[in-house]
Amino acid sequence: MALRTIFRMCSVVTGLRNCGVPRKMAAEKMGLFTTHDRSISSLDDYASLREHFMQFKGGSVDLVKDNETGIAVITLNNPDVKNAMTGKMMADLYDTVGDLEVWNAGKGVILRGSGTTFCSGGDLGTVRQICNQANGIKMSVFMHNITSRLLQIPMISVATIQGTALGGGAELTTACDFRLMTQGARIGFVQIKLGVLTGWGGGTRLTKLLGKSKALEVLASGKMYDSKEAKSIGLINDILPDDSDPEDSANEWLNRFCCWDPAAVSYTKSIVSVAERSPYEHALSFERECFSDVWGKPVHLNALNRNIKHS
Ligand SMILES: CCC(=O)SCCNC(=O)CCNC(=O)[C@H](O)C(C)(C)COP(=O)(O)OP(=O)(O)OC[C@H]1O[C@@H](n2cnc3c(N)ncnc32)[C@H](O)[C@@H]1OP(=O)(O)O
Repeated sequence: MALRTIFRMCSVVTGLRNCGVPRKMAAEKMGLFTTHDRSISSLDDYASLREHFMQFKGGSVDLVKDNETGIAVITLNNPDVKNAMTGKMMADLYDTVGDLEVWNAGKGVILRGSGTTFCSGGDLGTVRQICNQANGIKMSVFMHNITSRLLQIPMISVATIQGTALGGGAELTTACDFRLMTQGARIGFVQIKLGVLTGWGGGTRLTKLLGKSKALEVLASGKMYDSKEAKSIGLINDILPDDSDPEDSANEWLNRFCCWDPAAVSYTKSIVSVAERSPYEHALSFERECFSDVWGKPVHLNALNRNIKHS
């Protein structure tokens, strides 16, 4: 079995979901668990969490995969409440990430909201029903698993932000490699204004993205950023015209990266992903493994025979 397939099955990144290895042990080795997470004690607990959150109904997370382009679109779909995330949508997103992890043709992922907005965070209906510490921990553990796996998936991902990305919605954008924002859109990590914190891992990812000082400013102010300000602090990568179709723009954005051989694309993402969170020697060893799996293979030999000039 090709190394790449094994990586995908083991979720390169998480080693948590589809491997036969004890997932908790793997997760601890990777430093994914905090003290609180220790309440999660067996391999089946994510499945139990999925069942638990399924009961908080409303909305859906829809996945469309294009086997020809290798680009998938995830849509957060709860338009009556600005695509707020119900428990059921969290469970759907868990399933969606699992589906993508074993999609061999996959090269790119677009995360978007239905209609003209991105996501207004946690659905307040769900939030009211789980508003105690035990349930908060459950949600956090579940969403940490989902967002970490989404970020580390061996495909290049982009969130397209229209309308508003608020609270948990802003956190979800940090589970993608890139963020695009329409000119009139706004993004805000407003949790502090509600007396809560980033429960879906957005604080940690934002700090990796922006560095300590800027991340602290964004999180501790609870400020809403327009597209220009968001670009100036490095929170987003590009601004799209308001009249553009964000999905088309995201496809165009991804096509620059997803036009290459699927193995090269997914290994490139995995190399960067592992390098970001591993000691240097470990990352080099991983990079070597990936390299050895493509070197001298038909795609490489064909390219050599074409005598390509890089102008
Ligand atoms: C996990 C931690 C977190 O996510 S903390 C953040 C939680 N989210 C919030 O507090 C969102 C509060 N909502 C807002 O600020 C505004 O509704 C935003 C999203 C800016 C949209 O404003 P605007 O375009 O004027 O629409 P609107 O207020 O009329 O909203 C339409 C209907 O949607 C609802 N809605 C909105 N957000 C949520 C949400 N997170 N959960 C549940 N419902 C939500 C609004 O209440 C409104 O409903 P209705 O039409 O009044 O029945």
